[in-house]
Amino acid sequence: MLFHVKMTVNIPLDMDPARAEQIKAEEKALAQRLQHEGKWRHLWRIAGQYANYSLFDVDSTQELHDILMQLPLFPYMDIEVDALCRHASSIHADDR
Ligand SMILES: O=C(O)CC1=CCC(=O)O1
Repeated sequence: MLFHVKMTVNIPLDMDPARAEQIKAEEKALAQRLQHEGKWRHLWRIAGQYANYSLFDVDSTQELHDILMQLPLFPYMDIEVDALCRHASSIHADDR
């Protein structure tokens, strides 16, 4: 199952900078692990925003929920999710 996810990061301005860097490093490590595993298929910065567009390829809505909830930045992000399905005009046979 494919999901398009927008994550907008809102780290509190008064957070200790070292703590913020630690959380971002943990987020990066998990994001890269999930990309290697094929769960986090695409990760794009939205130009001019502290936000990203991501594409997740997971087995269930529950799995997506569990992944998003475990992100170190989860408490500091607004997250929008759109479920995707195959478009009849797509030429990409591997879309699912
Ligand atoms: O910087 C972001 O957009 C939030 C984020 C998601 C994965 C990551 O490494 O940072």
